[in-house]
Amino acid sequence: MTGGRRSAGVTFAARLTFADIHHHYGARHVLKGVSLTAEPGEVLCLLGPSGSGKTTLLRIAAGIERQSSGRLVLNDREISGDEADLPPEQRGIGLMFQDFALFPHLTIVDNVRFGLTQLSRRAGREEAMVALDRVGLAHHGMSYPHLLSGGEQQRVALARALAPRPGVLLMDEPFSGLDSRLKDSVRAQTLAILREARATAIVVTHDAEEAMRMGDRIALLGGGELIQTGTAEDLYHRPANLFAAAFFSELNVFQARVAGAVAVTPLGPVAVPQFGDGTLVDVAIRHSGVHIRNDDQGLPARIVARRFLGVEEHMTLAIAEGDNKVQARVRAGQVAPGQREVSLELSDKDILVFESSAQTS
Ligand SMILES: Nc1ncnc2c1ncn2[C@@H]1O[C@H](COP(=O)(O)OP(=O)(O)OP(=O)(O)O)[C@@H](O)[C@H]1O
Repeated sequence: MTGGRRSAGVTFAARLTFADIHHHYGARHVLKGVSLTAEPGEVLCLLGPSGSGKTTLLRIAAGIERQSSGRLVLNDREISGDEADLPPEQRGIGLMFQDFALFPHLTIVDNVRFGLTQLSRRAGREEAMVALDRVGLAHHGMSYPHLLSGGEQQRVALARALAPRPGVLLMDEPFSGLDSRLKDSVRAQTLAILREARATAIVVTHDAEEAMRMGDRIALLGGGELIQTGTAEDLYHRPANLFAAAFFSELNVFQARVAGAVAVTPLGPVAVPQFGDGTLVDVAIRHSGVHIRNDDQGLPARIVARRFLGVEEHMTLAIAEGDNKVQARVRAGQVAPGQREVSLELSDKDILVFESSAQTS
C-alpha cells in the first residue's frame, strides 16, 4: 500500500444509475419506474414515508433483490439488467444495514475484517485497522462491541462497510438505532468520514430534516415513484407537489377554485396568475408563515389552543369569519399569556399553490 495513514482507505467514488426500475412483490407494484443517478462522491439521501420503496431500491442496488425490470449501471458498466446480473460481492457496492449489528464474540478489528474475505488474514487486519483509524477508533481494535457506546458501534459498522473501499456505499436508516442526543453528533461524524473517504453514498431516511442535514441532494420517493430530486433548497422552496411540500413543512391546506387569477382562502385571497379560471387548487400555507401582527390591521382571529415549544409556540387559531381553524408557529413570548384576540398576516414566501389532485367539479 502506498501513502500514509491519513490518505489511506480512500475509495474510488463511482456513479450509480438506476434506469427505469420497476419492482413487484407478488401483485404489488412497489417501484414504478424509478430513474435516478448518484454522482461520484456525493451523498444522496433517499427520502420517503414508510412503504415508499426506499429499502427495496437499496436491496436491488446491492443485488440482494432482483428488480422486475430496469437496469443498474455502475460508471459505464451494466451490473444488472438484460446484459448482466452481477452477484452482490462483485458489484463494488457496500451496504450498511439499519441495525448495524456487530458480531459480539469478535473483536472490533475482526468485525471490520469480516468484509475483507478476499485478503489474507494479515492484510485483512491491516486494512481493517486503516478503516478503524479513519473513524477514529483504531485504539479500540482489540476491544469487543459491548464495551463501546452506541455511537462508537455505529462508527465500527461504518468502518466495516468502508473497509472493502466500495465505489458506492448504501446506508439504510443508519442512525435510527441511536438515541436522539447521540444522533446529531454521529451524523456529523459520519458525514465527515464519508467526505474524507470520498465515497459515493446513498442514505435512506424517512426524516426530511436528516435528509437536509446530510444530503448534497435529496431524492423524494412516494408510493414507489420518484417525486422530486434536488437540493434541500429546491425541495423546500420549490416542491413539485403537495406531497413534497408536506414532507418538508407543516402546512395549512385549503382547496379553492381560481377566479380572476385569485384563489380565495379563509386567510384571504391569494394571487395565482399561473392558473386559469376554474382550476381547482390546493393552497398550502406553512404554519411558520402565519404571523401575529402587533396591531389590529390584519385578519382577526382567536387563539383556541397554544403550546410552548421553547423558541416557538404552536397555536391553533379560529378565524373570526366562518368556522375555519389554522395552525401557526409564532415566536414564544410574542403574545401575552392571557391574550385571546389577535390579528394575523401571511408571508408570501410561505404560500405554495398546486393544482389539486382531487379534481372534483
Ligand atoms: N419481501 C417482501 N414481500 C412483500 N412485500 C414487501 C417485501 N418487502 C417490502 N414489501 C412491501 O414493499 C413496499 C415497499 O417497502 P420498502 O421496505 O422498500 O419501503 P420503505 O420505504 O423502505 O419503508 P420503511 O421506511 O418502512 O422501511 C411496502 O409496501 C412493503 O410492505
